[in-house]
Amino acid sequence: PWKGLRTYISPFNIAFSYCFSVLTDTCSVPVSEIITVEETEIDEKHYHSGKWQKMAKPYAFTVYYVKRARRHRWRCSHVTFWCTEEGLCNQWIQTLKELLEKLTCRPKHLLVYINPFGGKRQGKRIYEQKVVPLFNLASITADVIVTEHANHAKDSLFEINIEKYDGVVCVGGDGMFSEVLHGLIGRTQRDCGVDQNNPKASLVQCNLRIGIIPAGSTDCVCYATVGVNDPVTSALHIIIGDSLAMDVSSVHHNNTFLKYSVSLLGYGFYGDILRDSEKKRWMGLIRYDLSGFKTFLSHHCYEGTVAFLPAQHTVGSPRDKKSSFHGAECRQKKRLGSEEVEEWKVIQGKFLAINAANMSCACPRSPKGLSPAAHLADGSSDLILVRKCSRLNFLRYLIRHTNQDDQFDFAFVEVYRVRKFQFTSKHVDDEDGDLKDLGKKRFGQICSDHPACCCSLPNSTWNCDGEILNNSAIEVRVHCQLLQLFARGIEETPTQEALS
Ligand SMILES: CCCCCCCCCCCCC/C=C/[C@@H](O)[C@H](COP(=O)(O)O)NC(=O)CCCCC
Ligand SMILES: Nc1ncnc2c1ncn2[C@@H]1O[C@H](COP(=O)(O)OP(=O)(O)O)[C@@H](O)[C@H]1O
Ligand SMILES: [Ca+2]
Repeated sequence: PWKGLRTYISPFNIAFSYCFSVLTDTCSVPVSEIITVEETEIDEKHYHSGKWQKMAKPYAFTVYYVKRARRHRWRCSHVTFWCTEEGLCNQWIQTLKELLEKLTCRPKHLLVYINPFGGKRQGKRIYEQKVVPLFNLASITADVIVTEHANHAKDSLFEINIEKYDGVVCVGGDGMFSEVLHGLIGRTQRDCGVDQNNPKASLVQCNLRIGIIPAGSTDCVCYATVGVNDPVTSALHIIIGDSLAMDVSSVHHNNTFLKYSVSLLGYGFYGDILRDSEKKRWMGLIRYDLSGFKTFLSHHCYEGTVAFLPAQHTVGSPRDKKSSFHGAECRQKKRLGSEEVEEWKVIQGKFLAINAANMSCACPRSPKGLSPAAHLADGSSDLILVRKCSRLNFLRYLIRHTNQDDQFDFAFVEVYRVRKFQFTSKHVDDEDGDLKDLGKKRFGQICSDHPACCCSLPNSTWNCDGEILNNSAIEVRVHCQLLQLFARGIEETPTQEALS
């Protein structure tokens, strides 16, 4: 009994496989990717035109669903089904709505934080114009807080009644996401009586998922977990209730909690870029290019000791050719147990960069990331040590972040998959995180052993997901799957047919 502009809907598919087929387009949409179903009013003009004239008054409903577009983008598409029997039409609407009701993973009420100053300062506009219409369509309600200062989102998560929400959404960049995750993890630990200052404490997993609407400068967490920085795609992942578990690293200094990290924890090159770029925030996105160029030219290396505990429990290695961020499963060879003998490895040297990547750290600047095979949710981090080398070699290393060549295939680059690590600079911090010798800090210190080695600054700072840490000596531990995102990892690219 069904006629459509280009469509026919088979009741058998609904009944038996929970999916419907638009047969003329040979396209199949799982119910889990239907956004909503609405009764459709047929306007008189449409009804009296063309082929519908011959039909009795038609009844119709419209199915809104997720459609895959190019480069991991998702779009909201719709198809309208028509028939002449009102009862049958209502039955279809009812049945589809009941199926959607059963999808309990979908959020109904969200808490949204918008950083109005992130990235190109478009957070509010992006949320209102691109996200709100989709949330309305999906009947998702939201309490929206536009932040008024740094740490507003984090602090409010310690006070707000979070139980009434099905998730927290942040509109901004990696710094904004970092704030929200600190609020959420911190709140969860406080409520469960866990002391974050204890580096050995077992942290409690957070119940609420976080959604990221990218509106920042790098948006690495969004890019590496969704495959693209696109607000509409992210909103659709939130609406259909996707879940992706993520490891979180805790960073301590002298038994004091400093920060959590989910993407890049970088000392040396990336720490220096961040420190310099924060002064240029007014420049917007270009600040990272300028600071990147300046930091590259300065070519500082830093002397210190890295001690790490190799991850023996994980499957795969950082040198694997295939990127492993497609799936979200926890890839552990064996469960972490107290009986496992801890064998720390110690490496001393002069480093241009020390990077710990909990995930690939893919972003538009580096589409496969700092560690393409890093796994999001296996309880490990990829520790990359870039030793002192010539500028030319360092440039060759950086260029490999932007192409398909192996960035670890250099004699001066080492990579280890680790569960924990510690770093101590040769120039130790004092209790306040300042250098003991303030004179050295202010005017720099030329390395007496090697005057030409560019060790003009004794210490760098850590870039922790885009936030500066003031202590160079840190102790890092990866907590397996501490957090959940509204995402699903990067899907295999669909065929051209599937996209058409
Ligand atoms: C010859 C050209 C070589 C260029 C190599 C570029 C390699 C870039 C890799 C970038 C990895 C970025 C990891 C993510 C960091 C973000 O957390 C952080 C904050 O993001 P946001 O809050 O959204 O601003 N971004 C950075 O630290 C910027 C690094 C920029 C490096 C040029
Ligand atoms: N209203 C606000 N005013 C000033 N800073 C803010 C505000 N809201 C959030 N922040 C801070 O801005 C920093 C950068 O935010 P982010 O959204 O990551 O933008 P970007 O990607 O451009 O760095 C974060 O450290 C966050 O704590
Ligand atoms: Ca990991």
